[in-house]
Amino acid sequence: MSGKSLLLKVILLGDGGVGKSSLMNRYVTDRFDAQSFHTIGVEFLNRDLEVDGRLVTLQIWDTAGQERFKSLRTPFYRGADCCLLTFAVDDLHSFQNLASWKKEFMCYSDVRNPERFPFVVLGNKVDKEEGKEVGEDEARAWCEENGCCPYFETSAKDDTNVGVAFEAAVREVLAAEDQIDHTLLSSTIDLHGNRKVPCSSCC
Ligand SMILES: Nc1nc2c(ncn2[C@@H]2O[C@H](COP(=O)(O)OP(=O)(O)OP(=O)(O)O)[C@@H](O)[C@H]2O)c(=O)[nH]1
Repeated sequence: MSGKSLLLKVILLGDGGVGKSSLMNRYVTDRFDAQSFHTIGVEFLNRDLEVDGRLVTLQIWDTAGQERFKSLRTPFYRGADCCLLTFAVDDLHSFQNLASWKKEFMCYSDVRNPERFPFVVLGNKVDKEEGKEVGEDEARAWCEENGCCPYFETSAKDDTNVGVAFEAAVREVLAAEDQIDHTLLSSTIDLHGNRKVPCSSCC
């Protein structure tokens, strides 16, 4: 096992209220707050873990899902090693919006190889069995069609699959490791940085 920790940046995207902050807080602090507030801009937390003998510092960036905060969140997409597209299984609209979240990420990130960039999809609030609007098969089919695998049904409330999903994200990054320079995270973020690929049509 290598003694040096690998710094990986993963970013949670998805509609407001689907549970992005709750997933991050569950994973890092093992707490769940039924009365959480909307995120404004972005927040991040770190957690150290070991995956397949590799020491990893996972830097989890939680973004504001509400449309009005778009300009505050998009500058932070750069340097992400993995994107966790999140919806709530009791909210069909949040599932239908996954494609536009993926598009927004690709538009504002600095991904060098779009075909190989790792996405993980989380269908959160699976504890709400009665109000479920998105089935597992339907979600998996979307993931297959859109090259966004693997898929996990999660519950930040019950701690279902939360650790498994973040560890899967790390594995996805490690699998694509030769494509990525993990030392890219800088201490400052250029809010006016030029995107590598001009994006006139989507954002
Ligand atoms: N039942 C249930 N409720 C959840 C779960 N995850 C989050 N919630 C609740 O859903 C609400 C919104 O959760 P947040 O984590 O703030 O959602 P968010 O995606 O970060 O929202 P924005 O910051 O607006 O983008 C809160 O009341 C949470 O307690 C879950 O797994 N199950």
